[in-house]
Amino acid sequence: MNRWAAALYLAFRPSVEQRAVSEESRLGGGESRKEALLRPQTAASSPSSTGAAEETPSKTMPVVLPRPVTFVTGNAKKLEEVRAILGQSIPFQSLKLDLPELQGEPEEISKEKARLAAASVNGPVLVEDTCLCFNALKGLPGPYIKWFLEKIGHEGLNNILKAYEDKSAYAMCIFSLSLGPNSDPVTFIGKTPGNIVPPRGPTDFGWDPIFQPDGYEQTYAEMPKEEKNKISHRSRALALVKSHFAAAGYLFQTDVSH
Ligand SMILES: O=P(O)(O)OP(=O)(O)OP(=O)(O)OC[C@H]1O[C@@H](n2cnc3c(O)ncnc32)[C@H](O)[C@@H]1O
Ligand SMILES: [Mg+2]
Repeated sequence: MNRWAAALYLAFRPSVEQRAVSEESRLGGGESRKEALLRPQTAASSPSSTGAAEETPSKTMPVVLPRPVTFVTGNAKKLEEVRAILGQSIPFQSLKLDLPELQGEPEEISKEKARLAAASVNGPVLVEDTCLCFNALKGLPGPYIKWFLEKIGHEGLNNILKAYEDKSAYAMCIFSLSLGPNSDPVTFIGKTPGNIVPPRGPTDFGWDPIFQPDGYEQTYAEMPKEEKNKISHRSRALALVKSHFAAAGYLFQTDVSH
């Protein structure tokens, strides 16, 4: 007996062939059936450190997800930017949750966040971890920027670099997508190079006032939001996320039995 009604919708780009939903692609009601459907397809699932932009659309049965992806973050400003950048391109819901973060390499931190989020949500999730990397410090503070910012602020971050001539840095965003609790996360990395400068502009979002992207006279904070969102580390990573979704052609199933 089907618990789920056949309220499937194809959410993504028109170039992914819209297929009628066959009996096999419907959730059968049992947990094992559900898990089988959450298994990623070959084309959509090969974990990648640089995103999945080059993946070809799958020719096999699309992966059916039980509901739209949940973007999990404790940071309202991140959510605001993700909303502005994604628009209607990927249907997602959000959940405010400050996940514990592993120590280690940025990609592993992001993947582990996705594993924790998927277990907590019990469904498909998207998370991201943001780093600010000083080249003179071989990439530090990197994923630990949040704590550096909290403790020593914009001035302290500038002071660290007084010891070095090289003020260059890059902002990096690593999104991780997990299709469910038993699915290995796939990562998508976006970077924007720039320099660390004395703070200029509004102070409503993190280290924006001290990061001046290459080729610009303004800091991230001084730029109009739309301008930042065109060139930011976040928008570059999300471009890869969008390509991945377009290539994978995920189907979402909504439960209308409640
Ligand atoms: O719940 P999550 O998504 O982890 O949100 P968070 O605020 O803890 O974020 P991170 O762990 O990724 O830590 C990154 C730090 O960099 C800040 N940050 C993230 N993106 C930024 C951006 O685009 N511009 C300026 N600061 C940013 C953010 O406020 C944090 O202090
Ligand atoms: Mg965090």
